[in-house]
Amino acid sequence: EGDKEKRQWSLQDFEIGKPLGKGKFGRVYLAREVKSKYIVALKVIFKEQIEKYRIHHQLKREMEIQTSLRHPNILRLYGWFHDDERIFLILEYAFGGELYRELKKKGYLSEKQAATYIASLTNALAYCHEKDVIHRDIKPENLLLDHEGRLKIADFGWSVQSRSKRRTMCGTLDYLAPEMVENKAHDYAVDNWTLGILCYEFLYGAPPFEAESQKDTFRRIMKVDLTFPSDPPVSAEAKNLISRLLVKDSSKRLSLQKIMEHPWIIKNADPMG
Ligand SMILES: COc1ccc(C(=O)Nc2ccccc2)cc1NC(=O)CCSc1ncnc(N)c1Br
Repeated sequence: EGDKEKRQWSLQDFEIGKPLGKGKFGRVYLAREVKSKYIVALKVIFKEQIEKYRIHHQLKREMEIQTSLRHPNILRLYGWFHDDERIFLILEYAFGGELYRELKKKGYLSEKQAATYIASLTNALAYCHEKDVIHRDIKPENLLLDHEGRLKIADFGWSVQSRSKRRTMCGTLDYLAPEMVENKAHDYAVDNWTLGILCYEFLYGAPPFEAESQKDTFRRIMKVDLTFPSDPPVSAEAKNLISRLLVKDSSKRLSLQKIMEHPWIIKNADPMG
């Protein structure tokens, strides 16, 4: 395992399999390292894309961050290599695929499953924050499952080292905290807000501030217009946790430590993640 990251890799070392999906800036393929028959996910990023968006330094920084992250709920980046026009990321392959599909298939998750995912995410985020990394893009499509159904945070397309003032508005607003929607300086507490969004979505099958238009979603986020449908029935403890994360004042959101000690998590989360 150790030497695996150090050696120089090239495309010849891999047999390329089926496409796994389109991530940011590139496609991802199932691949097998020829000698060891080790299965990985190979992400192909086109250099002209990196140059065009001038995020060469960001990708470099990102790769340094990534290779230093070691946590059971964070997808591994084993290494990378490049040829003239492409950069290849050698990623851990999550055999369970995207958590999003499981959520869509089931509609919504049991309180035990939801609490287990939230506990895994909280653990992974506490680890990232220790390393001064804010993920900032935790949404269901960036969450993968391993062969045992364990959660893996994947796409770190926009993780940054410590604070950052700017974020490019891409994709849905549903997961953005008020301070991000207002494009204010923000800090780690954005992840706590996102945990509240995800907990709600795991239990009800849709994010809490969903609306017809982005403008209405924006308004609902800024108002923290949080309502709990009567169906599916959800425990008072779960609603309590969500209500203590979806708080506009980021300094008043439940800390990661307090989430781990919350009665709903203690009662429902599977300690084996
Ligand atoms: C640690 O995982 C990453 C780390 C970094 C980046 C990345 O692109 N960074 C980046 C790209 C451009 C500019 C700046 C940053 C992306 C990922 N991960 C991914 O893209 C997930 C690929 S999908 C997949 N992966 C494994 N098993 C599956 N079953 C699937 Br489906």
